[in-house]
Amino acid sequence: MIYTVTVNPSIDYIVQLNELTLGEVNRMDYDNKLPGGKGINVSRILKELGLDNTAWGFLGGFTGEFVKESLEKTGLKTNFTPIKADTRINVKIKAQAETEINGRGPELTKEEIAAFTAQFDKLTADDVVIFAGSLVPSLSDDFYFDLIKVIRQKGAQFVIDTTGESLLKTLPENPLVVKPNNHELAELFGVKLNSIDDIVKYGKKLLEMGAQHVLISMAGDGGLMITKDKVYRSYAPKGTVINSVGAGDSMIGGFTGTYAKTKDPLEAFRYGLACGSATAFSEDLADAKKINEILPMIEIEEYK
Ligand SMILES: Nc1ncnc2c1ncn2[C@@H]1O[C@H](COP(=O)(O)OP(=O)(O)OP(=O)(O)O)[C@@H](O)[C@H]1O
Ligand SMILES: O=P(O)(O)OC[C@@]1(O)O[C@H](CO)[C@@H](O)[C@@H]1O
Repeated sequence: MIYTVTVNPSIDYIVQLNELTLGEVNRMDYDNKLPGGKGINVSRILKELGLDNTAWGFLGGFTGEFVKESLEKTGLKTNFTPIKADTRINVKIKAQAETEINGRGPELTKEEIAAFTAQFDKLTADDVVIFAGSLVPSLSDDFYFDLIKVIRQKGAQFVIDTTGESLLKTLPENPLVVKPNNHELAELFGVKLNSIDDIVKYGKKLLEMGAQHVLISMAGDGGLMITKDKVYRSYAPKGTVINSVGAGDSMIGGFTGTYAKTKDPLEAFRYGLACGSATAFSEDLADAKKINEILPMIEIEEYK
């Protein structure tokens, strides 16, 4: 079974207006509320691909109720730990530019945290756990890392979509895949990356440090995959970008779900790319129809 972990889910409140003027009253042309959070997005993409998975995390209050109901309506399996405090609301403003205002997240009690972590005891070697998204203030920086140790003791696999020191620390535990974007990769090593050669050079370091597969996403410029034997490059298909929020999560979902099913990294990369672009070309996350429409447009070449 694949489990996704979203410790800090959200309602994504999407607001569209022609132009945002700071310091004035702005009127929306359109708004929408969607269940959000990176792990939840991964779960929704896995579901679109017909892959069985369960979403874990913390949900509370009227906002948490909205997220739970919206997900359950789609038939997604969930097992969220209930909390007293309200799940956050993240504001996504689509005006002359895309601006995001993400909440810090609710306080968790010791009992709530203990109830959540107890679930990891039942994992087996057949499971994959995908951690994605920010921590809430009441969780220590080592929260993911401590759970990853439990996962590895059980012989299960894990994927982690995070940045900085929290990512570097997990590499010796051999994540199935890591996917920084090109800017996050530069920040990780405190360098400027001026060419694809530079990106590949630093991407390879993540592999040497323990990652089983490395994806580097580059938004409208496509993506790279670095494996032990080869480096692959794909240019993104052209299309009208409607909402790129969640493109990275979609790529993780497409890659991990397909890899878990086929053990074929190239096929997994193909699905990861298709899911990422399909989301960028959709209002909400991509659905199965959009993903299947984009798949034949994905071209991957070996990068030498
Ligand atoms: N404008 C775009 N056009 C086509 N494909 C895109 C576009 N933006 C993203 N994609 C696809 O989705 C993949 C992931 O996108 P991106 O690099 O923006 O991830 P990210 O930075 O993690 O995104 P986010 O944090 O917004 O989810 C890209 O590698 C690419 O394949
Ligand atoms: O604040 P975090 O946890 O880093 O990111 C949360 C978030 O921006 O990520 C998703 C898109 O990737 C959204 O659904 C959600 O609002």
